Amino acid sequence: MITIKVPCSSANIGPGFDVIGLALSVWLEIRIDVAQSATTKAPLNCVITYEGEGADEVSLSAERNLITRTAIYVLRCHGQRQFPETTTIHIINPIPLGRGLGSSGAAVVAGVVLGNEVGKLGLSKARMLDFCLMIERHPDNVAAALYGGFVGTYLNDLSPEDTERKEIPLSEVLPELEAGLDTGLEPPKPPVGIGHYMKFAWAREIKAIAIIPQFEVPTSKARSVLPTSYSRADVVFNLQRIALLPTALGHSPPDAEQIYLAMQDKVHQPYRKGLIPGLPEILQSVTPKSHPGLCGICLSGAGPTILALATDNFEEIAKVILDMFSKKGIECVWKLLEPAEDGTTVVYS
Ligand SMILES: Nc1ncnc2c1ncn2[C@@H]1O[C@H](COP(=O)(O)OP(=O)(O)O)[C@@H](O)[C@H]1O
Ligand SMILES: N[C@@H](CCOP(=O)(O)O)C(=O)O
Repeated sequence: MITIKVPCSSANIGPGFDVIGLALSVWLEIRIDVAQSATTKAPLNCVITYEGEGADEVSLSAERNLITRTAIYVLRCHGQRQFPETTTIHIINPIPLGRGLGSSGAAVVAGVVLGNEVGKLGLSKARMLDFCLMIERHPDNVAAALYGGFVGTYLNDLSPEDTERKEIPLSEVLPELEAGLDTGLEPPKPPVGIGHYMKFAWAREIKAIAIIPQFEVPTSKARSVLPTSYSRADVVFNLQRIALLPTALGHSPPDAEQIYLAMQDKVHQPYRKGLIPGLPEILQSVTPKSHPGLCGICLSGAGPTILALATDNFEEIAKVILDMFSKKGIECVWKLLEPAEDGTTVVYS
């Protein structure tokens, strides 16, 4: 059996929209067995079972499930049309869907690593990142999930021809999968070196409180409310803070006031407030002064989860935010998480 574990992630951390990612200690796990089966042939030779978050909404069809679809994309780029016969995949997913904790990023990373494993492709992590970026277009979640820890990411300036290749959405990368067909065509391969990452230090005292509202905000919707251009003042505001953020969060002992300031943002959070009742009040009223132990607070990814970074008083801080959401009629759960330094792991047993 092969077991692949991929951590969830919190993207942006305030000013680092589409740049910064933090892998956290909740893991998507997939268990894979490949064995000749006497039963009827499964589509794409793959049988999926699933437990955990999203069990009532995630497709168990290999042509539609994001994990297996991504794996098929990787396999077809290497001349393999389907999974080896018969591949059974059991998915255990504790990452809530559509909450800003990188469930889709983790699923995409799991799919790329799955394709690499069952196809015995021997891809490097850097090449796997290229495949991930063909599917999830912002690098912050997938780089954190693949490499682990607290990362800064960027996309390369590509040639016009490669830019065009990169911009093909997954539905067009594998159109035949939607219809359950196999045209025999090779999908477009990713350009080499689309994206890169760099790992930052993380002060060991800082933990992440995730307050997770019980409703979903699809990332695509949260991206559609963002403007296409920004004022110079807002861009400079974020640049000034993002220049400080990695150093502030890596410094031990942490300076809460500095971190709080370095986590302010004018590029995505203000525009997403319409999707998340109570967001501006929560971000403004929970500060290191009002709540000792707090270092900084932001929307996790595209939301609606709130990420509070703190060194102490975790329960009290969580409770204040739960109460503020509750006043808006929103129920939440909260988790105390730590950076997942190892990123994606593969174990053979
Ligand atoms: N474990 C999984 N298996 C299959 N599909 C998944 C899984 N996790 C997430 N997805 C897909 O990703 C979607 C959520 O993605 P997105 O809106 O980007 O939210 P998130 O912030 O959780 O990444 C789900 O609706 C589902 O289609
Ligand atoms: N930078 C992206 C991150 C989306 O993260 P997710 O966990 O909400 O999918 C964005 O802010 O749109």
